Amino acid sequence: MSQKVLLNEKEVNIILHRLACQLIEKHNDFSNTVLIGLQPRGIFLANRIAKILREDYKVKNIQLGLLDITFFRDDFRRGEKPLEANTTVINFLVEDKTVVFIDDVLYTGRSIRAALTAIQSFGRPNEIQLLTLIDRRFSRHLPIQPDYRGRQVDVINNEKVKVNWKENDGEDSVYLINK
Ligand SMILES: O=P(O)(O)OC[C@H]1O[C@H](OP(=O)(O)OP(=O)(O)O)[C@H](O)[C@@H]1O
Ligand SMILES: O=c1cc[nH]c(=O)[nH]1
Repeated sequence: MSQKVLLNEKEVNIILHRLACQLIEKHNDFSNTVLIGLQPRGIFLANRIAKILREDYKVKNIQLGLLDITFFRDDFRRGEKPLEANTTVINFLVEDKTVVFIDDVLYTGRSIRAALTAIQSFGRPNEIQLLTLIDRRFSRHLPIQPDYRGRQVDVINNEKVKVNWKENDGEDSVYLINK
């Protein structure tokens, strides 16, 4: 196995601030917008973006939820092991709101497709947008694209992008792993 650094801590930090600023440009004071981090790994990115918005840009109305998509995936019956769901926490209404899904990597688009189904149980948003740190180019199985992207990368099929977060993995970084 070999691995190559795609983004280091400083680069991740710059991108997170840019993404936060792009959100502010589009969503003003966030009175009509909610953020939803996708379980399991999108929640680290979602927490970071929310923290930057609150602490660095003094946005007061940030509503952040966590959405589990385990049983909404199109492959959920195909695994050999019993599935373990993660927590969903959405303590606000999504009805008529602009929902911004946040995930670390966009690859085939199947996780986002599952999230689009899962969120329906909570109401009917006015609009749903997608923010992703890494957009794997040319690898979509579904017509799903990000509205906000940190970095677009070309990755061949036997390679994987791994996003690390200080609070979970010991460092902020993005690696390209060749298995
Ligand atoms: O666009 P997709 O093809 O759905 O891939 C993107 C998803 O993959 C990763 O999750 P995870 O590692 O749980 O999924 P994986 O096992 O499919 O890599 C990542 O956190 C995204 O949620
Ligand atoms: O490269 C990839 C593809 C899907 N999910 C990841 O986390 N990385």
